[in-house]
Amino acid sequence: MAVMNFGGVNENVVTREEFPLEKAREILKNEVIAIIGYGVQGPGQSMNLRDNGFNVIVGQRKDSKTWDKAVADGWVPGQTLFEIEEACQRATIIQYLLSDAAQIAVWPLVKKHLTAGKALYFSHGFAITYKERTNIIPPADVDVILVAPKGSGTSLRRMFLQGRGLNSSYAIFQDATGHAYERVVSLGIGVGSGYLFETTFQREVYSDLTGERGTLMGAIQGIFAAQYDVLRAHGHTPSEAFNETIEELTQSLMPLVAENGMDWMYANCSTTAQRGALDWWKPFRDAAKPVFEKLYAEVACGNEAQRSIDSNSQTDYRVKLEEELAAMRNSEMWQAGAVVRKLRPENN
Ligand SMILES: NC(=O)C1=CN([C@@H]2O[C@H](COP(=O)(O)OP(=O)(O)OC[C@H]3O[C@@H](n4cnc5c(N)ncnc54)[C@H](O)[C@@H]3O)[C@@H](O)[C@H]2O)C=CC1
Ligand SMILES: CC(=O)[C@](C)(O)C(=O)O
Ligand SMILES: [Mg+2]
Ligand SMILES: [Mg+2]
Repeated sequence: MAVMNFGGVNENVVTREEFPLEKAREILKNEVIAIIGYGVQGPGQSMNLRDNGFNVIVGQRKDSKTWDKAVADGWVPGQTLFEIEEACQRATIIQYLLSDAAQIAVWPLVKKHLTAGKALYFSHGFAITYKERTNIIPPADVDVILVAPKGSGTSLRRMFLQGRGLNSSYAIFQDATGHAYERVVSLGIGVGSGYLFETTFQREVYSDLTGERGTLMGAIQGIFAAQYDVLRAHGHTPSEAFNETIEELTQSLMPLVAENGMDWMYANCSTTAQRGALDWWKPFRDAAKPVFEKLYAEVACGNEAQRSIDSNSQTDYRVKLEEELAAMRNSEMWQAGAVVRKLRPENN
């Protein structure tokens, strides 16, 4: 583990250089890793582990679309693909990658197979941090560890295939065997993390829920919609409003931010833009901050977790989510976006 200085604050990180894949393979050579659930993280993590040379099996409900997807991805029923219970029984490491709500329903079955010395792995601090609400309380004689890729399982797989790596955080909640650290870091490297930074289950879930409701997903859609609506209300056309709100951001400016930071993006824009943006980012911060404070409080008191458990435990939760996504897709802003995307020369 290396100590690195992040803008003046020292943190523990694990890199591939100091913890190479061969070392991870050696540490886990006698382990059977079962990926439970084949939704978004399941495919990414299981296929990366398999391609990296680990012993990995998948546990998934039969007669489901995702069982068929697992077969299509090369998992063989009876050899590397099993019903959830059989996979848990065969595993020494159980990677619990059902949706957070489904983890609650399936827990009694998983718990039955958590015998002494096994490891229980999560990609979210949710189940453990909100244990009063989830009732997920692991036995004392198993390791309880976390590797949380900081991005979609789809990106985890894509970046692996491109020879890149998505960063993950890691945490240890319970070290029953004395080997939790080497297990968690080996798994983190195995699933294709670029590097791993240290956290706790609680800090992971609080920051994750804040981030996805905030700048990563919720706030960004909100701020896009606000600017788009104002431009439209003042007579700008949909294509102009969409280009000036989103297309320029994703295609031109965000790649510059990703490459070298915000000041670099600013520096590559006009001095007119720089003057205005350097003035206006502060009122936007001040307007948004109370909303972020409220959001964090809702996360920390468990209200956000409860809301997600309640709605995603309904039998028709997928249909309802899809209805809301369709409403977003069918809004004028994103319909304009669909046309703008088609007009990208590379899409012709
Ligand atoms: N989606 C993502 O990319 C990310 C997810 N995570 C975390 O990883 C974990 C897995 O998340 P996702 O891959 O998004 O899950 P998901 O929502 O895609 O579901 C995973 C699997 O759960 C199965 N499932 C759902 N309800 C079930 C039930 N009642 N019984 C049995 N199986 C059931 C589905 O068939 C699916 O195969 C969660 O803890 C999530 O917070 C962390 C980082 C990113
Ligand atoms: C992709 C990711 O890390 C999220 C947004 O936190 C999630 O899917 O839960
Ligand atoms: Mg996340
Ligand atoms: Mg999340």
